[in-house]
Amino acid sequence: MISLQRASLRYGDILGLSPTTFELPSGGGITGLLGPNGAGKSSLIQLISGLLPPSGGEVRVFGEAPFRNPAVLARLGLVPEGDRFPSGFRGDRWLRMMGRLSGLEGAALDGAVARGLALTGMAERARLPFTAMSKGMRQRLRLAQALLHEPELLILDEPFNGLDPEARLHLMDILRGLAAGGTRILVSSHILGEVAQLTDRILLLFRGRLLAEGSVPEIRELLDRHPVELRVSAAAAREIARWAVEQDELVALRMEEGAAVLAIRNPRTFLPRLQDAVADGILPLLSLDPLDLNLDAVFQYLTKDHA
Ligand SMILES: Nc1ncnc2c1ncn2[C@@H]1O[C@H](COP(=O)(O)OP(=O)(O)OP(=O)(O)O)[C@@H](O)[C@H]1O
Repeated sequence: MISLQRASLRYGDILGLSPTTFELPSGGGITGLLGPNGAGKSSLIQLISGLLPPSGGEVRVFGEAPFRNPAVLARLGLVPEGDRFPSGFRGDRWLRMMGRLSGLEGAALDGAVARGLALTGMAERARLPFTAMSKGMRQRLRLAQALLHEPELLILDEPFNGLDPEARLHLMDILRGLAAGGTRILVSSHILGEVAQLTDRILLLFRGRLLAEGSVPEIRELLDRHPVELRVSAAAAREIARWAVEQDELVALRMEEGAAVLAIRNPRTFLPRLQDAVADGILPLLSLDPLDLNLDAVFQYLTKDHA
């Protein structure tokens, strides 16, 4: 369905995406595009959704070059990054206007708007003006708009940014439903946990390069090799240190005022054991703060690995 052959994107002197090659098959399913800020996710999305032509190489969507290609764009829905709406509009009227702009009218427009609102759970609330909607509701309305022409491929750029947990879960449910119904979905995020809840496949981008492509467990394994720092504060920090040095995952340890800072690998095996030790009263834990669970640090590590 999507095929890139050494496709790259430049903004003048700035390289948004280095030559990148991958294929995404047809049929329903969700693929996550994971990477920190500036990794090239939006650049890749702009190439696939035909907003920009590649600076080099080739992009094919449904077998054709997507840039300004109505035949491709008619089969593709895009929810771009951001939360911008024309002020003063009611949700349903905006949706109808967008439908008209994409060539729908009459009964086809009515049907498409009703279907889009039903799929996104917005039928009851679409009459509200944007200013009276929560961010999650606005995001679902943007999704309803992208679904008006029943696209086979749906692309969402950082759709969960700024959503509260409930709105995020709701949006995830909608996307899962669409994928199960046969839509191919490409969704970008800078948060691994978010992508992992949603997708079967991940494309990992960093600094404009496709670093890895794999299943969620494969990508997790890559990320697990990166040591994560935790600051553990306790009534008696020395007890934490004494316990920590016996754990296989410990890579480094330093003491701070009232706290031990542990660098550990494989947090998914380490953290449950730490939790048990606290629950059993072995460790007098006061707080636990991840210091560098942000993807940036992990990606720095991965790039070193791949250099
Ligand atoms: N219009 C533009 N003009 C110049 N440079 C750009 C432009 N858009 C993106 N870039 C640069 O291209 C690189 C990739 O950016 P891109 O927006 O694709 O990344 P991203 O992973 O989507 O990050 P973010 O989530 O921050 O948007 C970055 O170095 C960015 O500064």
